[in-house]
Amino acid sequence: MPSAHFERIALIGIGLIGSSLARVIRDKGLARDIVISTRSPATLARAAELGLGDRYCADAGEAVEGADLVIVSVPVGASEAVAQAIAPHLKPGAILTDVGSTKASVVAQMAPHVPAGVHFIPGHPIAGTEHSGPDAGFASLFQNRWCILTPTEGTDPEAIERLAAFWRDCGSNVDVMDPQHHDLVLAIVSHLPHIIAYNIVGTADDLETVTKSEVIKYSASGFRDFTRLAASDPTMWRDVCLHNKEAILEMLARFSEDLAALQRAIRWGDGQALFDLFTRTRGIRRSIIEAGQETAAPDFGRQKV
Ligand SMILES: NC(=O)C1=CN([C@@H]2O[C@H](COP(=O)(O)OP(=O)(O)OC[C@H]3O[C@@H](n4cnc5c(N)ncnc54)[C@H](O)[C@@H]3O)[C@@H](O)[C@H]2O)C=CC1
Ligand SMILES: O=C(O)C(=O)Cc1ccc(O)cc1
Repeated sequence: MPSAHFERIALIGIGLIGSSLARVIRDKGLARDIVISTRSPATLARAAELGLGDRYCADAGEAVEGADLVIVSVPVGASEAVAQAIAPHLKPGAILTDVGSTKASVVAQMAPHVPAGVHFIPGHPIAGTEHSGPDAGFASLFQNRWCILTPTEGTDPEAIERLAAFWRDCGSNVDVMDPQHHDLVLAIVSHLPHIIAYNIVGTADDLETVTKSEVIKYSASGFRDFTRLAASDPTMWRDVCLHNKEAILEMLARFSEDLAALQRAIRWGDGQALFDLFTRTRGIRRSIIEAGQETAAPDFGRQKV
């Protein structure tokens, strides 16, 4: 018996993350009843075809009625619209959470709509792939990954523990931190890498002297890793950039300064500076592997295709 069993879980949004949740909830018996709602009728129909839930509702308000746990898995820019739609229908005592990649903005968008008596505990599983949609999900996505919860002050500790137990049942380790700190940390470890990837692939695509077919033909594995990240969902990443603006700009400013120093070392032939930096960064990679956060290939839970 899992430690966190819910009578009814409502999933709002059934893309990569929502459908991975549906699969792991079913596999591990974390709920008696899974109710699914999403904005697009075609996606809802596909979720039904895949048999991801027990009930499917076009109306998000109807979907959350009677649910003990509601998990919102939509692009972060849609958080307020979803909160508005579901708020009047939430059951007193229910836990409301989300999986968005940014947290301060989600709190600002959703918290004002949450009725008293509902436990609002924002969350973020640090697990994903470049794929999206209900077909992309898989039950082991959250296995051995971290999930960060960012409850606001005064949240019932029992509700936090119940949600933490749910994520542990999904295979994750759980950390708790405040939303602002989450946004700063994720800006450097997740948001910047994606922005850099979008940028380098865009730069390669714009070159006049190197043809597109040469970029494809001769792409080394480093460039290929960037193209994987740069293939991530445009709506999701547009929203991340717009909703973690300050932290991303802060990290981009630091990144640009360090890039200028690197450029200078190359221009002036400062081999020692280059060697020292490359030695230091190799150590980071080794620490990640030692901490068991990475397998031999940099696949970040990549879906087997
Ligand atoms: N893709 C990834 O690797 C990860 C994504 N996240 C976060 O999870 C959330 C969901 O991302 P994915 O599942 O990857 O996206 P996805 O694009 O695969 O799925 C998004 C779902 O939200 C639905 N949706 C969009 N707008 C909506 C609205 N206004 N009302 C109701 N449903 C709406 C779509 O129909 C779709 O079912 C995002 O906030 C993202 O930042 C978190 C961790 C990893
Ligand atoms: O696919 C990858 O490499 C990722 O980095 C997945 C990812 C994307 C967004 C998140 O908020 C968390 C994880």
